[in-house]
Amino acid sequence: MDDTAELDPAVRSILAAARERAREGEEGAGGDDGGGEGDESGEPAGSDRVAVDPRDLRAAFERAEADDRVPVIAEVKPTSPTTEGTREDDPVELAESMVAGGAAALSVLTEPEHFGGSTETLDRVREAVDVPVLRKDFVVAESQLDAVESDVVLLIARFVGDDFPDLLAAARDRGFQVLVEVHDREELETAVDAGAKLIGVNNRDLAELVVDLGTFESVAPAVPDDATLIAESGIASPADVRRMRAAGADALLVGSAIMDGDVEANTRELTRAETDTHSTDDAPETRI
Ligand SMILES: O=P(O)(O)OC[C@@H](O)[C@@H](O)c1c[nH]c2ccccc12
Repeated sequence: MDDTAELDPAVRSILAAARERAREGEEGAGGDDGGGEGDESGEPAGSDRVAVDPRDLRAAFERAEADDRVPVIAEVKPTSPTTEGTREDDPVELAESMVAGGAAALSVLTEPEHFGGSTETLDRVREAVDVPVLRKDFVVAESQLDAVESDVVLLIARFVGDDFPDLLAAARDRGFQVLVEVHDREELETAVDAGAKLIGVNNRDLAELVVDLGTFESVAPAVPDDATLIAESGIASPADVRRMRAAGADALLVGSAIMDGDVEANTRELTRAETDTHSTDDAPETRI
């Protein structure tokens, strides 16, 4: 059915956990309300469909551009399989610092077991800021879409496979904007054929968890002009920002380099990469 055997063991474990949560969500929706036991993800068993009135992501990018800021989606990521330790700060404070540093939008991990995220955190962050918020999770089944409201949801082409058109429609029916993540030209073609308009190219290979900014550069030329294109992962310095922009990125998704150190200063340095001639490319705060 899929090729999970080729994935890094951490990613395989993440996917198995996502499928398990999806199954719990479906059982809950099946009538017999189990009371939500084992529900640490915060996904409400038997919940109704969500109906989102989303904050416009493209408009947020345009506002940033008009203000001479590089459009950056800053990611609240307490930990990850490739990060040492967990950042324990209040995610709402981190989110507010990112916005103060000029982030056009935010991304919040809701995956609980491997990224330290939760749907509750996303709710609190979205309440506290007025920029669009992306829900970052491993959505593989429709029931997961009803776990929490967000302005944008992520669908990872590699993991949704043949279910992609149905999941895209299910997400849009609920009002979500959908960011479709791809890693190569084949996945890009599938995404575009299914009508994806917000496309993220992940520089991190989920099979080996290694980052190569050349991934974006090789996939970007094949992205249709009318799509909004986001470079994801591994962007660590103002030079990396300029490199991704030169390759066609409308916006950037940055986690680790912003989470490591002074969140507001890190965000400001990256959002000003095209205007601030003094920005150094080896500031310790922006190194992964
Ligand atoms: O921390 P980084 O290298 O800046 O990466 C951020 C983001 O792109 C990364 O967290 C990510 C990209 N796609 C994902 C899918 C699921 C979980 C996480 C991700």
